[in-house]
Amino acid sequence: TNVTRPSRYPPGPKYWPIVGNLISVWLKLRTLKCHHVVWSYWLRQYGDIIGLKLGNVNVVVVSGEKLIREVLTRQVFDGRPDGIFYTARSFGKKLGIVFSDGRSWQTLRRIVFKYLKHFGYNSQVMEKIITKECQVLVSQMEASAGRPIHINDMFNIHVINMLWCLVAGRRYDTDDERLKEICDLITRTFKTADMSGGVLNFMPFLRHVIPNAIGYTEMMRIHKSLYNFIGEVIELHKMSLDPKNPRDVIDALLIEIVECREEACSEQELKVVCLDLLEGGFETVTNTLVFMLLHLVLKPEVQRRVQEEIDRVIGSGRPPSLSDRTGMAYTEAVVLETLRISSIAPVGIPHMASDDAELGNYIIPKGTTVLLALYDLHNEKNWKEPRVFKPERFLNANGALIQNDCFIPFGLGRRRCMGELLARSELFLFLTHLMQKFHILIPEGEPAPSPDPINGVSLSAMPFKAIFHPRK
Ligand code: HEM
Repeated sequence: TNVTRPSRYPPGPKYWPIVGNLISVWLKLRTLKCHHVVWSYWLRQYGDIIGLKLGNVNVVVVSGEKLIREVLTRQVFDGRPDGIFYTARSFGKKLGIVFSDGRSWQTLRRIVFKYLKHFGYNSQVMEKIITKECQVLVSQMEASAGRPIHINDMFNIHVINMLWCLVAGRRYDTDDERLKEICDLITRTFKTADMSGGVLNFMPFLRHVIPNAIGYTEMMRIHKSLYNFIGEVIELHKMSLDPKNPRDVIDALLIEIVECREEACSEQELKVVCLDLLEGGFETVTNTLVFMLLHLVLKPEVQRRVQEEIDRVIGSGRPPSLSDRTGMAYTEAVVLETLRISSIAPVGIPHMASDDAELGNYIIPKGTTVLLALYDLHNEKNWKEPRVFKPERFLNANGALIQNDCFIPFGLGRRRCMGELLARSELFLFLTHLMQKFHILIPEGEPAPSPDPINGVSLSAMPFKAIFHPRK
């Protein structure tokens, strides 16, 4: 006997006591591979909002531009879910920025953003930091020119460095073993579940019964290592802290804590903020960069057009800079098209209804997890040939960039991504630095890489290799 759906809860597949829809999700995943594809399948079947029960948690998936914008702009949906998948990484509590909510989230988000800006976020300091990493990467690629390179981890340390310079005031060498391990650990946590949190989240008692099988043991072990690393960095900061001269975001937050503003930030909270920024700023950007290279090797004519623009606007005598963006609409369009077609945050980050709320014709009960079908929005009928990589779709007849209302890769509203400007600057500068110097090719005898994603908290590309061939 399945459980009756309360009236006005959004429609969806029928659910069973205790497990809810978990078994149907699992069965569908066997053929559809990724959670966002399962949600899209049911959205086609049941309408623009689907209502699920995963374990005993209400989860709704919202699709379409209008409803997604509505969720992102109404305060009642600003919450984050309470599930153990989200709190296990932050000492069992709602701490930090990404998975916390309410007043403490608001205050902390404001403070952290203030200090990120103070230490260079979205300024020339940030541009210098990114440019340095691009140049190091280009010389590495020059050294291994002509040989096949594993693309999937080639950006790792550079991307961490760009963030860590602002947060912790330092960069690491590209062969730093400790940092390589940190990158691998973050990549692994992102593959242990999807954004809805998986079985651990919906049947939390299982962590006492089969902790290995549901990934709980691995997740806790990885977070312990990540917190060891972050803890060491914070200790080093404490030892050399000068309260009058903070050097970076960690220094500034340490001073904030000492100045008895305990309610705004505790040391545990500082650790979670560091983890939020590391995880949020690393996996998203590297996955997008890898997908960007994948589409470039599949489409040599796109490389040629980016190179033409570089030769015209920048030439070969100086490194690209962010101010070149105004004259390089096609190159910008390549970045946007990558964010669209690969949508590495396929359902955004889950929101939660902090009260009963009406949405469309339905009631979303208090405590419901709300997922946004962003991948679907970026790849459905509003786009012509959505599965074809076509940067021109972001350009008008005069070759200028155009806005598309169905394109929200960083979210919007009070929860919008805090790293959008950093991410977009990184994507533009890596693309232009690489295309200024190289043609990127599929190695002879290797198959063309598949653009199909690997499932996870954020989507990633399957492993592939490419050759960097210096331009004459
Ligand atoms: C291609 C790169 C990126 C993409 C596609 C992306 C996308 C997103 C999305 C969709 C959200 C959720 C918005 C919502 O809850 O509705 C988000 C939140 C967030 N992002 Fe990003 N992001 C990227 C890079 C970054 C970077 C580089 C940072 C580093 C500073 C960052 C930090 C954050 C934080 C802290 C939040 C949580 C904000 C909050 O909950 O208040 N992201 N991002």
